[in-house]
Amino acid sequence: MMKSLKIAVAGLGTVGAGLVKLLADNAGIIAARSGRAIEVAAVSARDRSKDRGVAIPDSVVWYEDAAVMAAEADVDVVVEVIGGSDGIAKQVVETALARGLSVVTANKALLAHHGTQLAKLAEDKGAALAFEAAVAGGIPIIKALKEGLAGNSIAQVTGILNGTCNYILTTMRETGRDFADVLAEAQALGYAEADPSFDIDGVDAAHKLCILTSLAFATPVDFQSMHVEGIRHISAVDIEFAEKLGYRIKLLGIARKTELGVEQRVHPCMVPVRAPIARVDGVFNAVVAEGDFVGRSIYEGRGAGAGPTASAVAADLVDIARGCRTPTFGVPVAALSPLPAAPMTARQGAYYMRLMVLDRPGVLADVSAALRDEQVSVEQMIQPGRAPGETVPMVMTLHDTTEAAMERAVARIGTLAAVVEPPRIIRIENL
Ligand SMILES: NC(=O)c1ccc[n+]([C@@H]2O[C@H](COP(=O)([O-])OP(=O)(O)OC[C@H]3O[C@@H](n4cnc5c(N)ncnc54)[C@H](O)[C@@H]3O)[C@@H](O)[C@H]2O)c1
Ligand SMILES: N[C@@H](CCO)C(=O)O
Ligand code: NA
Repeated sequence: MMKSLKIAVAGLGTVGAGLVKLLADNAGIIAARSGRAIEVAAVSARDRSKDRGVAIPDSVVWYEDAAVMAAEADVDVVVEVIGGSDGIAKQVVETALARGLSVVTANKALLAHHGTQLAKLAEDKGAALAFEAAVAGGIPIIKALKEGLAGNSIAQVTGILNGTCNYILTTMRETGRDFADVLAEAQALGYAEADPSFDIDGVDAAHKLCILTSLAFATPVDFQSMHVEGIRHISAVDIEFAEKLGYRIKLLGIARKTELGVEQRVHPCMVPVRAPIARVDGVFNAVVAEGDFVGRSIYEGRGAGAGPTASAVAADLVDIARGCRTPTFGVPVAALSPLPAAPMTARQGAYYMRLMVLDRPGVLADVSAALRDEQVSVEQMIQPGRAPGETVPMVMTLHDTTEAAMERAVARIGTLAAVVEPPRIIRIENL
């Protein structure tokens, strides 16, 4: 057998400790598949005495400073599982690549912000930069886009890319519990990011979508152009109406090529209950990719947690151990070509709108007039109950229109005296 592949692990949190456990538990099969053993030779974490539930052999060299480890450790690969788009994580990755060491990272924030520049550095140094764990955790979606679908022109990639949000939305629907209560539970289960606003405000999903866009369309990562909304405003009332109308609410990331350029958007969506993605529940992630020859293909699995993430990191390590190399974003960096960002106002599709209105004559007529003036056509309307003079919900679904027309109509509706809360809009995606 060839000499072992020596790795240094920067960060021993959920992912790092999970990786150390996986490499120990599955050492035999991994060595057989790689043609060589994968050996943890160095680690760096902040607290050496902490019990992480995994044994670190005495032969492993400990570094107080992960950057020093990246600069000095006698290894072939540095695994960066600290996190953060800048600071120490970036320093570790740059230092390792500059030495010509390959890097495996789970860090989507780093890649969304600096992916192209890091890919260039890796390419110049002949090193691999691999990140299967960074997008949809254990689902091998990076490999699917780079290798399995390599013969296709990709038209669209859509995904449930944040397990925390999917868990929250699923649990809210199943139990009727509050958003905050369910979020606390997701954090306790280890799904949430260190900063939970990254999960619930859609930023984590956007980081992941940005990477998928680059792979799907051979463009440089472009995080700044993304439209990003989270799930803070989704209420139990909307979840209930969605059910009544035959939809489920999901936080989706959508990357699509249009005549105007590339759409990259993350926001809550209503998807028909019969769509496969509507039934991906709890902490599970899913990605739907549409290629011109393959058609639609769907990938589902666990997007977070120690086991699934370690599984993805290990797959990248096996590739490196085997000597398999693919360009970081599917094509050499020089072949990544920017495409214009399609403006969000050009989005075409159907909409759900919930208003809280005073129950009095003429309100529906005023709302309808605002929609009519923007050529927005009503598909369904629900106004449950009757409470003269009191506040009641008025819910509509609207036929395909543009985001721009919808924005204008909603702005006018929001100014009506009988509309007592800002209108709530959820885009309907017919997947
Ligand atoms: N947890 C998941 O399910 C999951 C899934 C996919 C991707 N990721 C990504 O993986 C990365 C790690 O996530 P995690 O959940 O394991 O985080 P974590 O907070 O559990 O672990 C991070 C580790 O890095 C260590 N660390 C921080 N600063 C350090 C420094 N200066 N030097 C050395 N170590 C340092 C911390 O002590 C901790 O052990 C992040 O980029 C995250 O986005 C996590
Ligand atoms: N916080 C992320 C972890 C995986 O990247 C999630 O909930 O999906
Ligand atoms: Na993955």
